[in-house]
Amino acid sequence: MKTVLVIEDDIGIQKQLKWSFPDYELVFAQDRASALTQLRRYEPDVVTLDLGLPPDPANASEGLACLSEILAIQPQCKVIVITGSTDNDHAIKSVSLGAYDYYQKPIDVEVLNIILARAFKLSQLEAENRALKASSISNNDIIGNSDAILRACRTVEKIAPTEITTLLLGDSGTGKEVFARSIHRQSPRVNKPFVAINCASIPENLLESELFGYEKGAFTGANKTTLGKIECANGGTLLLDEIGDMPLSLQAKMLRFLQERVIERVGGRQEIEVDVRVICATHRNLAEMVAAQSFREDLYYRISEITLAIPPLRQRGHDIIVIAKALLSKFNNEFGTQVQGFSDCAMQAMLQHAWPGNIRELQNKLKSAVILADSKLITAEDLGLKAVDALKTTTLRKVREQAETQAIRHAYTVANGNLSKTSDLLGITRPTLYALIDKYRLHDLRNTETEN
Ligand SMILES: Nc1ncnc2c1ncn2[C@@H]1O[C@H](COP(=O)(O)OP(=O)(O)OP(=O)(O)O)[C@@H](O)[C@H]1O
Repeated sequence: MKTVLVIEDDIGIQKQLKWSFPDYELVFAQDRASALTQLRRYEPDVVTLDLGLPPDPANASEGLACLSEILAIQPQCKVIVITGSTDNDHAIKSVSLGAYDYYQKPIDVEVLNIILARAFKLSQLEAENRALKASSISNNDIIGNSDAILRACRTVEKIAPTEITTLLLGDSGTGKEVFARSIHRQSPRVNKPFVAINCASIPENLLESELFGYEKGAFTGANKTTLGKIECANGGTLLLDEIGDMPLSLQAKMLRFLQERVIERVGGRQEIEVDVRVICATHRNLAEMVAAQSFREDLYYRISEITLAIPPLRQRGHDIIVIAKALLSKFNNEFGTQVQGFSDCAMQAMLQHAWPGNIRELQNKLKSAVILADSKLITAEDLGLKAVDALKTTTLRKVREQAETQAIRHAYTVANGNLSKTSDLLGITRPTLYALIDKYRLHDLRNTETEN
């Protein structure tokens, strides 16, 4: 049954509503403090809020403050404001603060029923939309659902439509190029070229002509005018991978290109305008390099208008398994093998390995494991990893115990040692809190309880 939190200090109206809406579970609160407690406890999608709450029932100040706090705790909540006054100002103020709708007393059950149904419908649509968005994020080639990756994907969504120069930071093999492609694919430049150049893999004396191109006769062997990577990316996106390895001698020329969007080919005298979005990536600590004067400070600030840190694989939790499964099916296709999955032991070993080489290391280990596997399931040995005793894994009960203990201690600190407030913050009753304190032997909380 759908829950509606009714914040109303008039017991008569509370009763009227209780009998009028048998299809909903109604929970009540009569002032701001109890409203917030009920909100935490029931997490309702829809709330009705009488603006005239004690201690200031004749005005809307308490109701409006309550509205702001509700939306701060649960921003997606649909709050229907109920006002006693015929003055529209309060209603307008409420909507501008984020209320979903407003309604003037006296209460007409039929009308309020329609408003409630609409609020639930919208809330449901928004929830579906959020779920869809989350799945479309994991639909691209950045595989993974961990918080760290979803956060990074959301940043990509925001920066992709802009022209901002982005610096991708992350250890080797974390997927910096994959992220750069994702920015390009979600940008208006999607139908134009994406060109990547690895500044570390090209000898210093060739890098300039690779990037800027050269005119015929510019040097021995320059038999024809050749476009550089920057010009090839015209209209699209250029990834300067391992920018930290760009020689100092070339950094000044690069800075000029980034500032003025013009280039000169090697051996040429003509300025050529280019329209290129630039993304840079490195595993190096550029700030330290700036301090050591091995990277130009002005270039550093020019390329890092926004910085996106790609988390290492070991910080992506269960994504390791998700990516491993996706890669397994890819390699099965590639090698015509029919390996079905991983033994429990292999999964434990993968979760516990530190993956210094990140996804590239995972790819390499899997590739050889798919080829070497003797059975339908890949073992830890096939992956070249140390077998871990599957029984030593943390049980769900232990995880829950740790999480609950941590949440209780946190709330207790925020509540200044007051157990009533602690239970309110946690959205549980005081007896439930006492039971948890006993269960997890947190007796120090009871011994140091404060009164206020
Ligand atoms: N989230 C992901 N899911 C699946 N495969 C991925 C993911 N991220 C990266 N990869 C794969 O991992 C490999 C390494 O990724 P990528 O080359 O983008 O890393 P990188 O950080 O640019 O590495 P380097 O710093 O060494 O250039 C690529 O083959 C890429 O396809």
